[in-house]
Amino acid sequence: MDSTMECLTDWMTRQRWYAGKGRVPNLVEVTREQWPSEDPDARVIVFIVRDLANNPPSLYHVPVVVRQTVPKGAGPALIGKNADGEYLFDGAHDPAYTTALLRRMHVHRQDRTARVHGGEQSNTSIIFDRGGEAPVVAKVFRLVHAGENPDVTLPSALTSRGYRQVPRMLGSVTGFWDDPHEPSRSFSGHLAFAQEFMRDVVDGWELALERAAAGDPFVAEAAALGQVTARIHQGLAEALPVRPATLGDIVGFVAGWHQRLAVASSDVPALRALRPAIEAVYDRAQDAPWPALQRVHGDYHLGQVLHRSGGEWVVVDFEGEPLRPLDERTRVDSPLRDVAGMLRSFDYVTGARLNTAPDEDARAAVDRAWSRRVREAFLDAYVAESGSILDDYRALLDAFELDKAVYEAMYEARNRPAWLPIPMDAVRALVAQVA
Ligand SMILES: Nc1ncnc2c1ncn2[C@@H]1O[C@H](COP(=O)(O)OP(=O)(O)O)[C@@H](O)[C@H]1O
Ligand SMILES: O=P(O)(O)O[C@H]1O[C@H](CO)[C@@H](O[C@H]2O[C@H](CO)[C@@H](O)[C@H](O)[C@H]2O)[C@H](O)[C@H]1O
Repeated sequence: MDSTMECLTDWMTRQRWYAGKGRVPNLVEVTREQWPSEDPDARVIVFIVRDLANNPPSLYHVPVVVRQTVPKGAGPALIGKNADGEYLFDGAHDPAYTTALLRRMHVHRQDRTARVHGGEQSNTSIIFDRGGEAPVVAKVFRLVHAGENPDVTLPSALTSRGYRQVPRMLGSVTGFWDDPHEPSRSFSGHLAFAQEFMRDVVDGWELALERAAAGDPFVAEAAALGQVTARIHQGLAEALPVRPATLGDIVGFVAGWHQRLAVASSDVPALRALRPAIEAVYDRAQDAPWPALQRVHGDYHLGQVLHRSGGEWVVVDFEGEPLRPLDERTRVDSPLRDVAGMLRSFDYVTGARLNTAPDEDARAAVDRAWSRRVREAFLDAYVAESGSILDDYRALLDAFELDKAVYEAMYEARNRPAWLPIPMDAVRALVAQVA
């Protein structure tokens, strides 16, 4: 293995965005591109590497800055030293790369200060700030897929039509590579994008938890969110393909729910006994009316919506559920998937409060009807704005909610077992309500 890949191997295992947790990467270089650098002491090299430790192998995007010396204060960004004695730095933390990145996207504000977004993230976001000017955020994708990344195409489509319910898109970078297994084809995919960084925002999950704890009904915010959700769906339907759901589509969706349930039931024993009742809800939805299919957000929950100090909501992170294959996430889908996702998120607020209550008195004090009222406000506003008759699609919405709760049970069992009761209670309530 060449010395650059050796350096990256050790360093990648320690990165939050490395998806092969617990495994040692087995890296091969797929492509490298040298970008113009304004710093004469630095070379900016953008690598795409394949991790053979994953099955199927995954592609990672790794921008690196190469220097002869270690600049003062740059130690924490050091990846390692190559066989030529040169130092490799994590591009996201090096001004030579961050400047080149903005230039590449034609965002000519190179004299801004750049800092890496501190939150838990599966990609790397870099925030560019300067005095009173509107800040910019560049999101550097880490896992790379051939084809469009919906996190670029969907907000770009909305921005180009003047929709202000997403941060304004400013530009993107595409990478190109070959695959030795398919020598007759070449591939391309999004590597990064830049958009307006929203200041003075709080994410919907934090806000809802805080408001619920304070006894605030949150119905005005939920109604505003229902309206924004309908506008986003409207915008995506205007800009991108829409078509009626065919019998083949419907059978495909239902098969997908059954498949996800089968996987979840092997992870979560408590789901097994409920499986026949859940399947009955899915089968009922197969014969129910279906609204037209269109592009949707795909992973819609309170953590994906930002509340501005003026009261408006903006929607971020259109990548869809990262565990689903990209080709599924770039197809037309049902807007009810997003509606159901947000309904589950309202239920999570009450669930999280009950789950973290220190004793029985605190549990008894939780207002269990909070989520129901918020849910109604959201749905009423969604219907009013979209004109969609959700009552006609009740059976389908139940099935999408149930599918999301089943997914959540699997997600919680794997990641936060103490939270498993939240989706499990929802699964029981949903099957009981339908029975
Ligand atoms: N344009 C933006 N303005 C302000 N904050 C943002 C913006 N985009 C994302 N964020 C914040 O950064 C967090 C992580 O972004 P996200 O797109 O969800 O990254 P990832 O897909 O890597 O997890 C979001 O939850 C949100 O709080
Ligand atoms: O934000 P991600 O795309 O990584 O989504 C994953 O993690 C979410 C948790 O952060 C998880 O969401 C679940 O918990 C949320 C509260 O923490 C709640 O608001 C969501 O409704 C609930 O689904 C999401 O399912 C998972 O894919």
